[in-house]
Amino acid sequence: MGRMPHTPSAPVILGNEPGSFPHSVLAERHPAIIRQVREAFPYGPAQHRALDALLASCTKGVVEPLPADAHDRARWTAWGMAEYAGRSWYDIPWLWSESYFYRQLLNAVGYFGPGPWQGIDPFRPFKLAELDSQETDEELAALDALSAQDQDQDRALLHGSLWGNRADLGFRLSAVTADAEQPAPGLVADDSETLWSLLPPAGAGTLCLIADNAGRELIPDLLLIAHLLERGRIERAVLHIKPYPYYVSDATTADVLDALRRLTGAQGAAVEYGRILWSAMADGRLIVRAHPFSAAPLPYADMPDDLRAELATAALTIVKGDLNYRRLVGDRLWPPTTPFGDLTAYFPGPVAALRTLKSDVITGLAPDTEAALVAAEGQRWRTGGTHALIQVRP
Ligand SMILES: O=P(O)(O)OC[C@@]1(O)O[C@H](CO)[C@@H](O)[C@@H]1O
Repeated sequence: MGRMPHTPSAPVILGNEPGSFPHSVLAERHPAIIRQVREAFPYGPAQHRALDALLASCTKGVVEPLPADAHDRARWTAWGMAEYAGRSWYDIPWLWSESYFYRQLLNAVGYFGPGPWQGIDPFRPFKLAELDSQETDEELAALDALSAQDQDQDRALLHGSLWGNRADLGFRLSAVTADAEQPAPGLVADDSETLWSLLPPAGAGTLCLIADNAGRELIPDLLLIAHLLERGRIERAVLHIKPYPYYVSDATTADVLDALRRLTGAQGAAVEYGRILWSAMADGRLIVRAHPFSAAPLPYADMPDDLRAELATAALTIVKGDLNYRRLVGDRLWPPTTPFGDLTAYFPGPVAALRTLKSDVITGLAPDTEAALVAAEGQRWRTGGTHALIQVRP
């Protein structure tokens, strides 16, 4: 499926190896997510039955095609549904199974309607709890103590956005991984100098930020955007969010609005950042985009022409998070030293990945970095969420 003609290839990750991380996501995380969503709302009997059916299907059954009248049937057909329908969730690309699971979960709770549950985000209670948490208060209060030096602020806000990816709600809901609050070790790759060179002072370019999670990740993403606009390193930002709830905590337009209200309703410096963002949305310097491909079960190498053309105009595209990283380099078991630049050569413009490591995919490591990680942790560093990277292809 991946179209990377001039790059080396590696096995696509499937979910069918018992004991592997992808297998545990399908066998344990998805049932746990169904349970939590079921408990979070007073759903009616039809929704409970649909959730039961999804649980049976995703644990023991096969991928069922979307109903003939589903609004997005043609889109999913183009994305591979005919190829995977009738097959076990475990034997097809893991990226595809996971994405389709979320599509089917939304279906089960009536998200796509018609009906009174249309548009009700089944993950919203978890997202709001995170946004309202004391940790968020503390992070916003920390803005008041930021050094006035531009360089210090650049670094603090870039690292805030990076480490905001550390604990996504999928981790918390299923608790299959290490404690996300452990102290943070260093970065396994750090191309931040190249990143800043692409966002020069008095820059007139556009930053595209392909967002990941709502709540405690989206807030620092927005702060970074506000900072770059305010310092004149970019003229305009385009924030790509998901058109519908996805991977538990991925940001939608509603989550952007909740985050903005959280900022403008806070105290101290946070309010000023909120105002910058609010006015940037009003005058078109900050645009929110919900492209259907943002929730596609495919690598970015397969992006459609309109998205390719849009990203081609950006001075830099920042790709946030673990899932987006898997889609950026291809969800494959690359040798960890495979150059990041080779695997992202297809991307239409300069691209940066800001990601904490939460799945097996990894590229662009120096040989001694990989050796040190393996010596210290075996392969746990790949999925534990305690390491991070900043990788850039200019
Ligand atoms: O993209 P994010 O929020 O950083 O992480 C998403 C994630 O939790 O979901 C997948 C497993 O379901 C993994 O790729 C990763 O661990």
